[in-house]
Amino acid sequence: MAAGKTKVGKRVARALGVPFTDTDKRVVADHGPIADIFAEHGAGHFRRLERQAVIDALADARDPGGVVSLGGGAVLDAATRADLSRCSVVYLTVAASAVATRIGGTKRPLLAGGIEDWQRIFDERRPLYEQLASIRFDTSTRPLDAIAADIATWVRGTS
Ligand SMILES: Nc1ncnc2c1ncn2[C@@H]1O[C@H](COP(=O)(O)OP(=O)(O)O)[C@@H](O)[C@H]1O
Ligand SMILES: O=C(O)C1=C[C@@H](OP(=O)(O)O)[C@@H](O)[C@H](O)C1
Ligand SMILES: [Mg+2]
Repeated sequence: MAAGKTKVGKRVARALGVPFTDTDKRVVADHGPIADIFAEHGAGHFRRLERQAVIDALADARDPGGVVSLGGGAVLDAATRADLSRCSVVYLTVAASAVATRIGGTKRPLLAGGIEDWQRIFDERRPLYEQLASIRFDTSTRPLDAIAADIATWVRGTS
């Protein structure tokens, strides 16, 4: 959460001239605000909706190619991890010191406790992120456009 997946992903897609999908935005478009889904139906229900959004987004992006930004917890789903093992996965990292300003006023239901929640959740998931990453870029200090340009250069080099 707050690593820049949504913002950077959109810019990478623009740089590459390919479609962009954010799985959270798909869930919201179909089912309403994420905070409401968590509050009314629970985390498990959100994860099921998120899984379907991932399936749809990856199918759309398969041919002729596209950029998909996932929610930070999408990797908790084993089937999603299996899907991602067949994709080019860019892992965006961010230092805790940079996160604090990014999550002020956040609507993310899992960050109600602020940076301490962020750190705990990141520590729990970190092995999954590292296992799935094809490459990693840090977003802590550089502008969004510069990070996106570096990722687009990497993508071009892989195809
Ligand atoms: N490299 C960056 N520099 C400054 N602010 C950033 C950077 N990357 C992300 N942000 C800010 O952090 C917040 C979270 O970004 P977002 O793309 O929603 O992250 P994610 O999708 O990983 O949760 C946004 O307000 C965004 O503008
Ligand atoms: O890490 C998580 O469990 C979540 C991350 C959020 O997406 P971002 O990582 O894009 O903030 C969003 O899917 C939801 O609030 C849950
Ligand atoms: Mg996002």
